[in-house]
Amino acid sequence: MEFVFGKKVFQSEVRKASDLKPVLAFPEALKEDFDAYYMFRDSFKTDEEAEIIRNAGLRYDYTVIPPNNIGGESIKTYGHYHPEVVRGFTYPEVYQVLEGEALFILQKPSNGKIEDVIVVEGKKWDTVIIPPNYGHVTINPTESDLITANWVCRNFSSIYEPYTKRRGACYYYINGEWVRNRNYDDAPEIRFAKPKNVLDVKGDMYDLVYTIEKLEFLVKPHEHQEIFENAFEVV
Ligand SMILES: O=P(O)(O)OC[C@H]1O[C@](O)(CO)[C@@H](O)[C@@H]1O
Repeated sequence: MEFVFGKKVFQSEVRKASDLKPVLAFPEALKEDFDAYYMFRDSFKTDEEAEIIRNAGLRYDYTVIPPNNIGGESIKTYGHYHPEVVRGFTYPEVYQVLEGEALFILQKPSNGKIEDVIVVEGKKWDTVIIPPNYGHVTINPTESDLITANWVCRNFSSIYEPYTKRRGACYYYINGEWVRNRNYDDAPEIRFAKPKNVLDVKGDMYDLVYTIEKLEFLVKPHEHQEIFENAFEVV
């Protein structure tokens, strides 16, 4: 898939449905492979903007998740954690829904258990913060394309192994219902939340490229804790 962004054209990385097998509720239900989602990592509209983004230590990604399901489980991203920036703080991230609707399931591990699970519903233009110490999965629960963008620090690699080990997040979204993943010994009840526009974004958050200091919390989360405290409204 191709993505024309400003003056630039980007080619996608593709995650196939078969790549998701280790984290699916019903891997045996996958009979014929298909493209699960398309990722355009490190996108920019002009070379000047690319330099601003790189100098800030950031990356802007664009992701397209067409509607689908595998055995009734809505199509989703693989799921990953981020490494620590400083002791006690992993790198955060900020998403924006550009088209469609998303469910973001965030989970916070502690001493081998999951201490907190938050499901955030994102609609067009909503910005959703993934706070430090949470892993995340994006789900497309609809019959339409889901397109998201995200800003994230460019200097780390995602950690997939805990999601692989437990076959996904601690809940699956199957036929419109949340179903506990029994590969976790126990998981807390889901806290459902709405995102708050804590960054005061108007329209497309790519435009933050011109006030990129507002994104410093992505590389120094320990200096911006107020952002994470105000990220959601639990409903
Ligand atoms: O790496 P995963 O779990 O397949 O998820 C992909 C998503 O994560 C990102 O890497 C950002 O965390 C995006 O490029 C994409 O939306």
